[in-house]
Amino acid sequence: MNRGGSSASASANYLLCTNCRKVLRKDKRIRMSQPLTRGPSAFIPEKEVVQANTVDERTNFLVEEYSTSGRLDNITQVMSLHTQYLESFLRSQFYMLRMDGPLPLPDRHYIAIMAAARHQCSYLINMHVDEFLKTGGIAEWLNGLEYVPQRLRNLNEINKLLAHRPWLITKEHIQKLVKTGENNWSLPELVHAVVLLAHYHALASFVFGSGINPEREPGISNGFRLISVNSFCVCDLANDNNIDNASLAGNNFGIVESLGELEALMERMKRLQEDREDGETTCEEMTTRFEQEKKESLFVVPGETFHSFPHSDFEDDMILTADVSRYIEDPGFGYEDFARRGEEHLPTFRAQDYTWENHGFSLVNRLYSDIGHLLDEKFRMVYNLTYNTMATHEDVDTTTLRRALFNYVHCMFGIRYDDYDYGEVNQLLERSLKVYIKTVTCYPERTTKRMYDSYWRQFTHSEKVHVNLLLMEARMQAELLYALRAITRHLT
Ligand SMILES: CC(C)C[C@H](N)C(=O)O
Repeated sequence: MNRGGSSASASANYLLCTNCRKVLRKDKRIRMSQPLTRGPSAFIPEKEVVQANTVDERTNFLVEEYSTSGRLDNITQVMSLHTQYLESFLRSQFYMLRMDGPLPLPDRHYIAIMAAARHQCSYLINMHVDEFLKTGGIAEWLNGLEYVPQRLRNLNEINKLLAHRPWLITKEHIQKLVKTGENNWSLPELVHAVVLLAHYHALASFVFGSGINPEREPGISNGFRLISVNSFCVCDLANDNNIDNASLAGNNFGIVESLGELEALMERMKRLQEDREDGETTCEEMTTRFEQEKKESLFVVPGETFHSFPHSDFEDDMILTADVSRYIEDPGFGYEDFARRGEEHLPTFRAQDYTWENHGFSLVNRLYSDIGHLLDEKFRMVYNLTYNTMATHEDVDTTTLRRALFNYVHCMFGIRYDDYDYGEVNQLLERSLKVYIKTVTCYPERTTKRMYDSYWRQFTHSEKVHVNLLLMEARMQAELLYALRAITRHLT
């Protein structure tokens, strides 16, 4: 109670680390921490990314063709570890930002800023502040939501729900946006906005999940750039204090043991594949397994320490978001475990009733031509992407593992595939990996290097980036499914 007063007065001058909540800087102009590694990512040694880039002509070509900024930014560099995917990603991003479409160019960038602000992602905010100005946006809008037209401001609610609890989006939200007299949104405009919001929420997951460093060159933002709050504090270097140690305890072993782990994981994958061929599990059993996994995801807590801050007490988040919060309202609103909603128990989203392939895709495509194809291509690409490797092993069928990653994300959003056995998630994803997945997907701003390092110690960085691509796209698809279902309901 009393803490409120002192924290509030402190909030003007202090900024806390997203991870350990230590004070990072006292003055807005001074950055106290340096990124842990130079290069595009704080998690990946520079030479691993750079080596890949220099041999890759294709990446350079793609940047020339599809990059909006015209340069090889840090996201692109890290993603270029997976060139095939990078192409789908850049093409769809270029389409939603630059090609003919329902929304004016500067508005698209402003919407990207609003989306990134939900996760305090200063990297993306800075990037789109530059682009907003370059495409003729009105500088005054960068003072915050109060300075933008009401119509744009009205997106705040759907931005918030989409980012943190998309299952709450109803056709009433859609109705409100399309039927508010002079400030109304046409459906094509709304679909364009929703696609942008989902894309940038998901991209924020990628940025934090891969430890993307701030860009080196200054932009053109005329003082509207934010000091990077998503840089990494020294706490990440220490092996202590910051994360729920119990969550990671199962994985705190040496290299030798983790080698054994890799073999054990591969053994489990093989067994699951064989079982699938002969065993039939009953429908009830399958339902139970989903419910169980959904419930258990509740106890996968990214950094218990954060939860020791009472939920009603948001000063700490306020301090953190001081610069960023002008682009959003209700900064304290966050992910709430789907499974926790006990009594009111929201029905599970049965993926069969509203699939991307049969429903989402055609609706999107109808209202905002061609984006459906581009997104579809990207989802397929990431879902099927494989090199048939597991760390140093080759010729491995990794389908079960990749599917478990994708479906676990959907499970945390309450989406269930009734032909999928969620027992597989439990057998294949160890606890430290679940902590990482949940953090990156639901609270990306809390991701730490230690979380990134603590799972799959034998795997390459490129494989961990691959994991991030799966998480990002699964999240984007989950958001779209909920939003598009609400639009369909509004239409029928
Ligand atoms: C995420 C990784 C397990 C993917 C694996 N290296 C593959 O090529 O399929």
